[in-house]
Amino acid sequence: MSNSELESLRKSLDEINYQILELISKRAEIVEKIGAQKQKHGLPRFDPVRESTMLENLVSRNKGPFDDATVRHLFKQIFKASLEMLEEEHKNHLLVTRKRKNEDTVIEVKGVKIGGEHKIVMAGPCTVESYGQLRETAEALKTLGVDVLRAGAYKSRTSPYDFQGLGQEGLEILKRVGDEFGMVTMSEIMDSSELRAAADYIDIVEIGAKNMQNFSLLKAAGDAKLPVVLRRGRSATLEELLLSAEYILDRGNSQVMLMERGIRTYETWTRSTLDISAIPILKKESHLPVLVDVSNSTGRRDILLPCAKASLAAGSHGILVEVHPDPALSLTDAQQQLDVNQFVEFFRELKSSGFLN
Ligand SMILES: O=C(O)C(=O)C[C@]1(C(=O)O)C=C[C@@H](O)C=C1
Repeated sequence: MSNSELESLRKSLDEINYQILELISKRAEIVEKIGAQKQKHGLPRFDPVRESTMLENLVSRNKGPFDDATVRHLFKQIFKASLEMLEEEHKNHLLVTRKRKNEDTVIEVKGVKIGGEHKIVMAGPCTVESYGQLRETAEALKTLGVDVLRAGAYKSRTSPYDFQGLGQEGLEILKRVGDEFGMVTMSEIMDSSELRAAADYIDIVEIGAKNMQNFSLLKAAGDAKLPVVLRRGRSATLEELLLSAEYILDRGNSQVMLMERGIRTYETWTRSTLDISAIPILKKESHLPVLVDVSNSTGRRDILLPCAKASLAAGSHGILVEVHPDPALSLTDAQQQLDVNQFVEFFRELKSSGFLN
């Protein structure tokens, strides 16, 4: 074949390539319109029956030289790319995403700012045990400049025979102590029916890891319009965490903070595995503040400091640390809580080494 013949055949191929490109782009535009209709009517984006019908119709018209399997494969790739385009477009429309809102969400609670350039420390005993216990802890925290007092009233314990928390009485103690020291209060609520009442006692509602996909609770948190800390489930992917947050935003409550609290792996020397990579990924994908519970993820007080430093260095907007006046006497999670002196040292080290502003 002469050079000019080859050139001319290639020219024809180029022309056909451009036509194919134009056609698949036109096709993609129609797929986008179908996607919008599906979204409007709540239909699934993936439709295997429709795909299979199209493939059968195509094969029945196939005159070669490609065999049927190849025709199927080529068109399946087009369907796959179309579906991926629809999924990507859907993701970009989620309220939690940076694509939807580029600037960091900063949540202000009683003058305390969380998110953006601010670095927050949330601290307190794992569980409210008594007024005296909480007051003693809060006084030490406030003296250091910690603004958020966090303590559990309703405890989501794995065993029904473990201490379940003081419930309503615990919330009342938390409010009393919070008011006394002018601190922002935070506690976990497990039941959607308790959410509204909780607003009278706490400033920030925590939704626990075990409840991350309790969709009625998420919807109630959206309706309650209170600031929410949503903890990542122990076996939840980051996408699942963001979709759970979307439930709250979708109900008109954009005051949502995401909390990494460790994930379940094969490791036994820590309580959970602190997923440091979650921090930059969540910050990249979402505008919501990202916090890290260093106590519950590690379950060990001896490694809290390096884990807190790593979390803040990775871009976390803050950390949650458990502090108890006498951890050995604590009714829950004794091995991970710091005593007050240990916390003072921990906090000062984070400040002096520039991890906190
Ligand atoms: O026809 C549809 O329902 C579409 O969404 C379009 C389309 C396609 O590319 O043809 C895309 C994804 C579905 O799995 C099936 C088909």
